[in-house]
Amino acid sequence: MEQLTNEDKTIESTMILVQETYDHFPKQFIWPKDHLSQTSSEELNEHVIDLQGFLMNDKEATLHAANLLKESCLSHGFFQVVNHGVDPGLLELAHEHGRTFFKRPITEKLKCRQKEGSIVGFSCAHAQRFREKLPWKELLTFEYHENGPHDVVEEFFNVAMGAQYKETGLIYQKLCRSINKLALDILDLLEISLGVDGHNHNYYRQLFEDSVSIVRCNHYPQCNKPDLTYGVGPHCDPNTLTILYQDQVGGLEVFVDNKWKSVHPNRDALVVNIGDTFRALSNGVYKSCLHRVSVNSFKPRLSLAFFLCPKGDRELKAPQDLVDKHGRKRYPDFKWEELLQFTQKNHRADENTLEEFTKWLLSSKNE
Ligand SMILES: C=C1C[C@]23C[C@H]1CC[C@H]2[C@]1(C)CCC[C@@](C)(C(=O)O)[C@H]1[C@@H]3C(=O)O
Ligand SMILES: O=C(O)CCC(=O)C(=O)O
Ligand SMILES: [Fe+2]
Repeated sequence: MEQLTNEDKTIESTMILVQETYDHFPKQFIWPKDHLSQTSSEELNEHVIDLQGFLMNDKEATLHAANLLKESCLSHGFFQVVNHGVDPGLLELAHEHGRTFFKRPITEKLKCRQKEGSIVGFSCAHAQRFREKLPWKELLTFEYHENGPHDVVEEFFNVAMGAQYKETGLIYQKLCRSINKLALDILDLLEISLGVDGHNHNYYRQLFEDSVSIVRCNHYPQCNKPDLTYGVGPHCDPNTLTILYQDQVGGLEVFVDNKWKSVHPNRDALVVNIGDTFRALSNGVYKSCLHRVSVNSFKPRLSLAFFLCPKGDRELKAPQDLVDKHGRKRYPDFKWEELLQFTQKNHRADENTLEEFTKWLLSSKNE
C-alpha cells in the first residue's frame, strides 16, 4: 500500500475523529452559540412547485408556477420542485454511487483529495482549509461545464479518481446535463416572475450558456454531539441557484420569519434555493436563502448539490429595467471569478457574503 504523507496523516486523523464516537468532542468542530444558533422545532411550509405545465409551455400553469416562485423568493428564496424532468432513477443511481464512494477507505478517498487553491476533489470537513468551526461532513466536489469541449465530469471521475469510477462518471455527467437544463428552465421562470420586460427576454439564460458550475456530494456522518456542531453552518450560497437532491434523513433548515425551520424531505422533489449571485442579478428584489444543515446521532445523510455558476469572466449585472423599476442599482457589476475567489481566499461563505463582497469589491476598485 502507498505510504501516507504527514499531510495525509493529519487529514486521516481528523477523518477518524469525524467517524468515531468520542467522549471528548473534537474542539475544531464546536460552533459558537449565537443568535443564529437556536434549534429548529417548526417545519417549513414552503411552496412545492409543480413544473409540468410550465415545461410543456402551458400559459396558465406557467403563470401559476411563476406566482408561487415570486412569493417564495420575495419571502426567503427557498422552494421545492416536482415534475421537474430529471429522471428519478438517475438521481437514485447517482445517490447510490455517492454512498459507495464515501464507504471506501480513507486512503482511497484521499487519492483525489482537494489540492490547495482548487475547489475540486475530496475533502474531509474542509480540514485542509479551516482550523475552527469545521463542518461535520465529508465532501466530493467537481465541475460541470455547459457546452464545453470535454465531458469534464466523466474526465474527473475517470482521471482524478481512477478507472474503477468510469461508470460513476458517466452517471454524474448525464445527471449534471439534466439538472443544468432544469436550472436554465428555472431561470426562465424567475425572469417571468420578476416581470423582466420583453427587450430583455432570455436575459438570465444567455448569461449561463457557457456556465461552469460546481457539483458536490455531501456526506454527513452520524455525530454523537449533534448540538455542538453543524453539517454546514448558517450561510447563503454565493452562486446563482442551488438544486439539491437529498435522502429521507433530514437536517436542512431555512431561516424564515426570524426562526430556523426544518425542511421535510420530499422523495419526489428537488430542493431549490436562490444564491447571492441571483440576488444581485435581481437587483436585490429576490432574497438569497439563509440555510444550514444540522446533523444527528442516529443516521448518516447524503445530499447532491448542483451549484449553478456562470463562466468566471462573465460581467454580471441586473437587467436595466429592474434597476429602473426600483430606482437604483443595488450592487456593483461583478464577475463570478471575483466572488468565487472572495469565498475561497477572503471570506468563508456565511450569511453576510454578498454585503462583505460588495464592500471588498468597491474598495479594491478604488485603490
Ligand atoms: C462557491 C462555493 C463556495 C461553497 C461551495 C460553492 C457553493 C456553496 C459554498 C459553501 C457550501 C457555503 C457554506 C460554507 C462552505 C465553505 C462549505 O461548508 O462548504 C462553502 C463552499 C466552499 O467554500 O467550499
Ligand atoms: O446538504 C444539504 O442539505 C445542503 C448543503 C448546503 O447547504 C451546501 O452545500 O451549500
Ligand atoms: Fe448551501
